[in-house]
This record gives sequence, C-alpha cells and structure tokens, in this order.
Amino acid sequence: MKKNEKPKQGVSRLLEISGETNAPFIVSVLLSICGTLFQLVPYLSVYQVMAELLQHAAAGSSLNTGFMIRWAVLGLIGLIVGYVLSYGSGMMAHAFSYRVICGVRLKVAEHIGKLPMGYVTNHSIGKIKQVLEADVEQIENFLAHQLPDLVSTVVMLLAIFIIMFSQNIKLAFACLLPIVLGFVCQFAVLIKVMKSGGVKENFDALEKISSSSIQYVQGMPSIKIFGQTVKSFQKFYEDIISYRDFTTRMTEMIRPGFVLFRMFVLSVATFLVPAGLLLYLRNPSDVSFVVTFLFFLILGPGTASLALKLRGFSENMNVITEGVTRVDEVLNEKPLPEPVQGKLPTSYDIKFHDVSFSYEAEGRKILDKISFIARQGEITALVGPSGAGKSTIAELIPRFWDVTDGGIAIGGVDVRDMTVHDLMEQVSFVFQESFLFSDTIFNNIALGKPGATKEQVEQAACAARCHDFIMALPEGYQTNIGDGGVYLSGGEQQRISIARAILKDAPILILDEASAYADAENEHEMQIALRSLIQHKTVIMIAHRLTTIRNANQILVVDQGQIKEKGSHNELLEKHGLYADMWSTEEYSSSWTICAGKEAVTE
Ligand SMILES: Nc1ncnc2c1ncn2[C@@H]1O[C@H](COP(=O)(O)OP(=O)(O)OP(=O)(O)O)[C@@H](O)[C@H]1O
Repeated sequence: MKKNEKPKQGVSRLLEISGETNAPFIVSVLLSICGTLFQLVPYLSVYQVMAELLQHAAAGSSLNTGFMIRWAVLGLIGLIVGYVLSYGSGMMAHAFSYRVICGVRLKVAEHIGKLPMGYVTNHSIGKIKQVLEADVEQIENFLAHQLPDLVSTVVMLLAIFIIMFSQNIKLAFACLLPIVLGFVCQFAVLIKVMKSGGVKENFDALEKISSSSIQYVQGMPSIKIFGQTVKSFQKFYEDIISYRDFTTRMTEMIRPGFVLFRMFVLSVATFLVPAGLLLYLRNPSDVSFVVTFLFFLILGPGTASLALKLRGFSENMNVITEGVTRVDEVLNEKPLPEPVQGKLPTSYDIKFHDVSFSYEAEGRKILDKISFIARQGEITALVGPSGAGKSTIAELIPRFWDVTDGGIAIGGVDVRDMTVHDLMEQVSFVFQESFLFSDTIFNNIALGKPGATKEQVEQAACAARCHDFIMALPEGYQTNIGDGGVYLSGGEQQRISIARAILKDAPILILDEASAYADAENEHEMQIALRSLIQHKTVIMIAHRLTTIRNANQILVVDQGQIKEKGSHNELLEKHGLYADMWSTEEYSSSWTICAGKEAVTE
C-alpha cells in the first residue's frame, strides 16, 4: 500500500485479500442489470395491450390484434431473456464468491500457520473457527446473493421511476412519497444500531458462544462426571443467555422503525389511488389518463417489494464490513520474523545460552537464564516438578515462541537466523498429547513426510511398534480414525505419533512425555520404538518417570524455571540433591500396594 493511501474496506478489501480481480463480478452485475431491464418488458407489453384495448374498446373491430400479439410475444421473449440473463449472472456471482471465500480462507489459514503458538493459545479455538467459518460464510452470502440482487433491485427501481416520471409526474410522486418516508424511518433505525455498536456486539456474542460451545463439547467427560448440566456449565449458559438478551434488545430497537417502514412502502396504492382519482375527476373524458393510471396501478405496488428487498442490504453492508474487519484482525497479527535468506546448520548440537522467557510481554518469568548444550547423538533428559518449565524449554527450540532474552542455536546457527520452514525440517516433536486427525491411519503417519510411500509408512509403523495393531483394524492403514467406532487408546495414539516422527527422520527429536500413557508392556514396546528413532540424533526427552531416562547421557533437573542440577543418573544420585530425592520418592511409591482391609503398607 502506498503512503497516505486509505486502507481498503468491505468488498474491495475482500478482493485484495483473496487475490481475485473484480472482472467476473462486474460481468455478473452487468448481466444482472440487463436481466432486470428485460424483465420490465412484460410490464410494458401489458401496458401497450391495455392501452390498445381501452382506446379501441368502443369499436372492437378497429382493435389492432397484430399489434397486441406482437407485444404479447415481446413480453414473453423479455421474460425468458430476462431470466436467462439473471441465471447467468447468479452463476457467475456464485462462482466468483466461492473463489473469493476460498482465497480468504486459505490466506487466513496460511497466516495462522505462520503466527507464534502464542496466538493460537491466547485466542480461543472458537474465535478462530468463527472467523474461518461463519464470518467468511457471510461474505459468500453477501457476494453471491445480496450484491447482485442489490444492483438489479436498484436498477429496476430506477427504471420504474424513470418510466413513471416520464408518464405522469404527479402520479410518480404519489408512488415515491411512501417509499421515501419508509426509508427515512429505516435509516433512523440503522443509525441508532450503528451508534449502539450493535453489529460488533452481535459478532462478539456469536464468537463467545462458538468458543464456549467448543469447550462444552470438549469438556463433556468432566461435565458428565461432575454431574454438570448446560445450566451449571456457567460460561456456556451465560453466553447463550446474554445472546438472547442482546437479540431481544436489538429487536426492540429495530422493530418500531421496521414496522413504520413496512407500513409506508406497502401503502403505495393508498397514496396512488386517491391521487389518481383526484386527477381523473378533473378531466373524466381523458382516456389516455385512464390508461396511464392503470399502468401506475400495475407497476406501483411492485415498487413495494423492491423497496423491501433494498432494506436488507443496508444492514448487510455493516455485517460485511464487520466480517472483513475480523478477518483483517487475524491477518494483521505479526508472523514470526524470519530472514529472507536463512542459514542452515551442518551439525545439530543445541545450545541454550542464558535463555529467559515469559509468555506475556510483562508477565511472570517462566525460564530464568537457562544454559546447557544438548549434544548430537546423545539423549538430554529434562526432569523436574510439574510446572517447572520443561515443556516450555522444549517448545522454544522450534520457535513455538521466541525467547525473551538470550539465544538458542542449532549447530552454531541461531534458530532466528533460519527460515521457519528450514527450522521445522530439522525438528521432530512427539507431544504430550498426541493429536491425530480425523483421517486414515496412513495419512496420519504420512504427515511426517508428505508423499511417503506405502513401504515407508509401514516401515515407520513397524519401528514404532504399531504395525500389528493397525493390521488388526477393519481396514488396516486405510481405517479412518474416529469413524465407525474406531478409536485408539492413549498409548496407541502415542505410538502413531512416534511413527510419524520416525518417518520424518529429522536430526533433532523432542519427546515430551512420549510414553506417558504407556502401561508396563506398552512402555517396553515404546522404548524399543524410541531406540530405533534416536540413533545419531540430538534427543531432548521430557519424562516424569525417571526410569525412562536413567540411561540418558545428560539429565537436567529443572525447578522454578532454572536448571538446578546437571549430570548423569549416577552423578546426580551422588549429589543427594533434588534428583536423588525424586528418585527415592519414585522408588518408594513404586513399591506401594493397596491392601484390601486395614492399611496401606510398603514392601
Ligand atoms: N501458553 C501458556 N501461556 C501462559 N503460561 C503458560 C503457558 N504454557 C505454560 N505456561 C506456564 O508456564 C509454566 C511452565 O509450564 P510448562 O508446561 O513448561 O511446565 P512443565 O515443567 O512442562 O510441566 P508438566 O510437567 O506438568 O508438563 C507453568 O506455570 C504454566 O502455567
């Protein structure tokens, strides 16, 4: 955008976002205008036939039947051509609007993918969903249906009034007056709604309902187990109630103006008939006036339905502006800064140098001057109490967030000096909560390496020890997760995530509680799977169960955002510090049994 150039709004901003040109839209509008004009021909034809009938009614034999048939045929042709053109206009407008919303959705989705994770976690899924689905859907409705309709309605109204004024100015005024009065009432309401911020409030309220309904559905197990109902799930209930109150308030605000609007525009005949009769009584022998009056009686009430149509557009114009503003709010979020020409590391030691980090600008320090080196070909384990900052340390490596102070380097290259794409290529991450898409198992694994062959996916699944349970599913690798009652256990889901990571085969591997769901047998399977995954890589492993990481080359004990101890399992035991305490607590608790009867005993 050039300096001092006003940012685009509404439809032109939509075109800018989607990268579409307005040419198809203009063609669609032109077709719509032509279609509308052709649809006026039948009215003209009725008028001509009536005029002929009235003027020669007394002497039936002088009726020009050829003239009347020609007009009847012309009326029919006008009707057919009008509908064909309107159909063409509608088709073009739909194709155009679907291209626009496709472009907008892709742009927003692509942009969200470039934003720091902070954006996704700080903004509820409901809000993002609302922008991507409902707000964009309104755009389709507006572009495909309302805008072409608006143009044809305005053209039709203009054409009718031009014809009316050319026939009889006084009768034309009698038709115009109630419509003007109606719109004055309507605009008064509109200004009131705009001043009250009603459109924005409506979008905000829908966004809140969308967010809390997602939480309600996602939290269903807890809601059920704690005997909650939709009424006691306070947030959702309040959002529904406040939307009801808001819409009631808005209706009360809009209703009186709308009733007056309808009353005026539907009373065109009430204004027209007395005016016409007065004019007729002045000169009852004027047959041509009677013909004109009849013509007004045919066309006049038609203007009411057109005026009713126009009413909706003024409201929808605000809706579209608000929808585009919300899409722009997402697009204006700053993506992670990245260099144009990124550097690529040639080795994969990870070095944290005095890294401090807070989630919010002025927020609590989560990490405080963390320094360590995780060597290539070695396992570096992070252990410590819950909330110590282990996951945060891991998530800083692929730049889910950027450090507040200090730096992280891979093979001597600061992660901020690599392009985001290159950085992501270097890192595999198995998350605490494995996320599987509602797709086939094959596609879920192949996510690790787009374009992977069947053999590669199966090899990865074998290495991750999940091939056997996949083959036992109804359609093997082509089984859709979530369909037909196919659900996987937590441990199975995690092994699929490990298969994904094996397939990606990145030089850096981060495992955040990768065996958290595993039972004893599963954990053994998973350990074997991980062994084949971690060779020659830089591995960062977070674990609560210390047995899982006792063989790690280096163990970092994290507490309250700092590294309190560092060393191998044996070295740390000899220090008799936090790690030694955690180890003895784990050994102690693993020897616990619960007795049926009097008391719990230890071995
Ligand atoms: N997205 C976030 N926004 C704000 N604070 C966060 C966010 N994620 C984590 N925190 C806070 O950062 C601190 C460290 O969290 P982190 O998940 O790194 O700890 P952890 O040691 O991995 O814990 P656990 O072992 O329970 O997974 C916690 O106090 C947590 O509340």
